[in-house]
Amino acid sequence: MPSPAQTLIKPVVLVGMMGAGKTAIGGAMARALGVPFLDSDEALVEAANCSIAEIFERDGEEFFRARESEVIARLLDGAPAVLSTGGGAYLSADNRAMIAKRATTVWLKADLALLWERVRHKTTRPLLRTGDPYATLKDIYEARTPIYAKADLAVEAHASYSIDQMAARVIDALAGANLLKDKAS
Ligand SMILES: Nc1ncnc2c1ncn2[C@@H]1O[C@H](COP(=O)(O)OP(=O)(O)O)[C@@H](O)[C@H]1O
Ligand SMILES: O=C(O)C1=C[C@@H](OP(=O)(O)O)[C@@H](O)[C@H](O)C1
Ligand SMILES: [Mg+2]
Repeated sequence: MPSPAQTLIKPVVLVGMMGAGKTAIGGAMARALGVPFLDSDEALVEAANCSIAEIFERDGEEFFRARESEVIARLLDGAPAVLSTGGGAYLSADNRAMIAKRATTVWLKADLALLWERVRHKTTRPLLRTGDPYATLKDIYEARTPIYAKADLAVEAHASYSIDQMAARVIDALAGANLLKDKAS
């Protein structure tokens, strides 16, 4: 995608369901804006030297959530960047308060059918390792939707939008909310 003449005035945190595209779109946004791309899952995997699924299996979800909060706090400490969170990070009121102090939050809002299409063939998401992963995804989707709605901005994802088109839509939403500045300044 073309690089806009503008960049971030403060960090942007992408939130939303697994499969919404936080990791993929966050990377494309960061490239376009000329800022670092950070991903809390990737940082956790690097620190633990094992996969998210292995952390869940070995240490449990509670341990994962505690490390996830620490990592997000650390990653928000630097210069403005795009930070993609794991889908469960925004559920914690403490995390929401910490993020709200430092960043703008954008909810990547995808419908259940699109999410299912994206995650159904992947085995990397431990929460979906159940007897009926579609029913689990639906339950999580319904429980979390009102919480994601607390984000500052929401951008709808559709199957027809490419990763770069979605990145451009999020950047447009940030520009519309006066959250960008000229790259030169
Ligand atoms: N238009 C699109 N927007 C976002 N992700 C897409 C798109 N098309 C395909 N994908 C793929 O969907 C999958 C889910 O995206 P991912 O970035 O891992 O989501 P999340 O981090 O929100 O769980 C990835 O494999 C990504 O490459
Ligand atoms: O929704 C969740 O609770 C989770 C989402 C995953 O990240 P993505 O949303 O990037 O898939 C990962 O953090 C972990 O499997 C838990
Ligand atoms: Mg991700």
